[in-house]
Amino acid sequence: MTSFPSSCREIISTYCREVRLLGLRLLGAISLGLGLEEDYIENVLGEQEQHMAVNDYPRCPEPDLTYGLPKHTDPNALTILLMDPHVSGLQVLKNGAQWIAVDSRPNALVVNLGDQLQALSNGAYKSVWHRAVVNAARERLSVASFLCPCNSTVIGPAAKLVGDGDEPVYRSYTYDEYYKKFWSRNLDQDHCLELFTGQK
Ligand SMILES: O=C(O)CCC(=O)C(=O)O
Ligand SMILES: [Fe+2]
Repeated sequence: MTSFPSSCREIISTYCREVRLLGLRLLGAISLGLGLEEDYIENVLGEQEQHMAVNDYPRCPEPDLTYGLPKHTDPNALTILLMDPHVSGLQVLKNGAQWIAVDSRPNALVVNLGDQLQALSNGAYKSVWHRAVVNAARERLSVASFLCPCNSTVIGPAAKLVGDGDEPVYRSYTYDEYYKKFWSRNLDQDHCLELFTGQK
């Protein structure tokens, strides 16, 4: 950031701060929606990290032969995507079978639930499979802000969401363990959380 012009630095830090506040509000609403205390998820995630990726997808002469980003879920808790207002490219998988284009809309953000919310909610919320396609005519940009648990945080299904006498769908693990496993595999392999079910 230090090499950016100061006006740009200011805009980016304001954006990061605001996106974080929005993310925390959303986590509060998701907690309440699950019947948990409003600050439940925020407390579990601990001192959250925030990462930003600026994705630049150049024009591609043969877009049918490749992806900008292959199919994946996000390993973190919540992702807030600022989309290119002029060029679409994000697709989400519906019912495991159909890719749906998410067209960009002015002044709209896209929010993706990541793997950690699927685990914390004991599978009630699903982390969405998504991918980015490219096109021959226009370059595309997207800015992804990832809210991540801190590395040492222990993640596991909220006890309140596991039925009496039931086993939790996922075992507990540290985010560090999950993150390392996630990046040791190909993005488009089976859902990484499958490796954390039951006592596996
Ligand atoms: O470019 C997009 O629309 C998607 C980006 C994305 O999925 C990611 O950075 O994880
Ligand atoms: Fe993603």
